[in-house]
Amino acid sequence: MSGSLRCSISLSPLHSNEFPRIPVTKPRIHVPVPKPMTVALSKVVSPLRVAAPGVMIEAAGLEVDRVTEAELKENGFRSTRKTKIVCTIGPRTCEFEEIEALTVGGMNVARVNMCHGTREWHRDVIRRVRQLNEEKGFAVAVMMDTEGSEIHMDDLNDVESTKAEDGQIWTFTVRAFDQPSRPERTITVNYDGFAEDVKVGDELLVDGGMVTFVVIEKIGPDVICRCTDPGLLLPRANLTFWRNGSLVRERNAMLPTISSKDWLDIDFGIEEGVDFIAVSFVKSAEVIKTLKSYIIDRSPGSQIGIIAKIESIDSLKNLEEIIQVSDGTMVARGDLGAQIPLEQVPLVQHEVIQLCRQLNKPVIVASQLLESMIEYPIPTRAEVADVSEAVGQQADALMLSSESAMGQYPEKALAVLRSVSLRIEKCRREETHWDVTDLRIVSSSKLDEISEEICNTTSRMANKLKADAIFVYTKTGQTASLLSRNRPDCPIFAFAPSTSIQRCLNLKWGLIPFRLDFSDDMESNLNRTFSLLKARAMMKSGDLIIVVSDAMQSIQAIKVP
Ligand SMILES: Nc1ncnc2c1ncn2[C@@H]1O[C@H](COP(=O)(O)OP(=O)(O)OP(=O)(O)O)[C@@H](O)[C@H]1O
Ligand SMILES: CC(=O)C(=O)O
Ligand SMILES: [K+]
Ligand SMILES: [Mg+2]
Repeated sequence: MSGSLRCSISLSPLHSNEFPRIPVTKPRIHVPVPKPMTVALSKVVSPLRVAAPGVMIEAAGLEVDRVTEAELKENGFRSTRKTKIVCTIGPRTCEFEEIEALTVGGMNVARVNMCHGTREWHRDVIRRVRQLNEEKGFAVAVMMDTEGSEIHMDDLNDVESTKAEDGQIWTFTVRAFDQPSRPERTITVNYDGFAEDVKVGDELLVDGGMVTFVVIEKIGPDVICRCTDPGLLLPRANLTFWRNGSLVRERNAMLPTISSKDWLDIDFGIEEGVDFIAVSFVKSAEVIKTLKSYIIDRSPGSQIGIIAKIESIDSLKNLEEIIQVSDGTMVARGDLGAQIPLEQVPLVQHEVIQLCRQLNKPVIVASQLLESMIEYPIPTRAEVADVSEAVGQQADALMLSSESAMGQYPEKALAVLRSVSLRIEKCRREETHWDVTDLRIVSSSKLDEISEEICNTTSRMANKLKADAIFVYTKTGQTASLLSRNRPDCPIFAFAPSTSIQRCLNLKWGLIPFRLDFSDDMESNLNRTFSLLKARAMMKSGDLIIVVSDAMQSIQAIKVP
């Protein structure tokens, strides 16, 4: 699907400010507008400007993310950004103003990683995101990422890092030490069975090969190793063992995907009302099913979406089944690259993206997209090429990890994702090679199959007629998702009755989610929507809209009166 990208090259800015920024009439709450950020690739894309202090026109019953609204007006309908952005929140970005700056910069989903920090820290972050949403009219979704049961080093007693030199002898052990008594060159490992799993001669890779050791002796719980590739050992670095070129899967293969600590974190996530739970090191579909029924049990009617992280070698055997039962997938290239040969990672990425599209599930491409921007204000050319590839493959979302969690340039990294997305999406629109006949049918009933066909036809029509937008009135989000799956040229305005569905739709390609109470009377829904959007300068007379809904098996093409 990625194909080759042929497009006309223009050296002028991608979008101009031809769309007027109309100030909102009566602000409900007055809040200071953050300064527009400076953008790393400023030669290519101008910074996003949020027009006015945040107001959701909630009184009129229509809410849209203020930043998305600004992007729509600035980029113009057809060329508004389709690829969504997930940012990991860490020490560098956890304050209110920092989260706000990321939101204004285009963050659609905020991710908290339960591997790091305390629950209190995460609670504060989640509540800040929620507060910003409420006070400033954003609709940022929250994703909680579980720790999972991987084998990793301890936290080095708060030392930032420690250097392993070539030829040095280090001991990896499950013994616990108090800081003063910890012997030199000794690392504690979190998994009790690891000494039994390894054999003399095995290679021990830290963080997928940032540092490498070879096992030279085993003495009780201590595994004695010689460093063969020197480097920095970082706190909680992940450990994998290799024998004859393959990952060692002994007892550690039986480690539970969801540990006891993860279950408590999940309870915490449910309590805090997160929108997504991303499950680390998923191996099979079973664990996703178990988690789903656990959530339904604890929180009936919950809308929490379960994202399966593809980062374990075991998940690859069960890919289709896992994707089928999940609400979305993440290609977690960091750990994946420590479990399979690196040259296979791009192939897995491609396969997962294709499968997700076929099965109508959103997919996030994660890790090391702009790794050099942890330290530098501009990315490498290779990183820009990697991001372009993911956008060209039409992944639903891109994710920043360390770049936003602890890097020096989180907002610039975000701006790069935005500008590259816009540029590559423009290329794809110019390609006009679109064909839905490749999509397999995902519906299980005849009625759903009709909806699916309607969505395919709607997208084809919208492209042929060069429509300005597709409107979808959806109670569950399903019809909106089926439209997004077609990756049409114009944006899809998805009107949903609840803010939780609105936030969940934020992860899907090309969807502009609105919260709107609507009735079964389509004519009155449309008239109301048109006048609300026109009042908001988001639409003008003569715009061509293609309309569908969950409830009606029909398609309407309408010129806005
Ligand atoms: N809440 C946090 N507190 C402290 N540091 C954090 C936090 N979240 C992220 N970080 C830092 O940012 C880095 C990158 O974050 P990221 O979420 O990618 O973690 P990771 O350790 O690579 O694990 P994962 O495989 O789950 O992504 C982490 O290694 C950590 O140093
Ligand atoms: C995101 C993540 O968990 C990884 O890349 O390993
Ligand atoms: K994690
Ligand atoms: Mg991982």
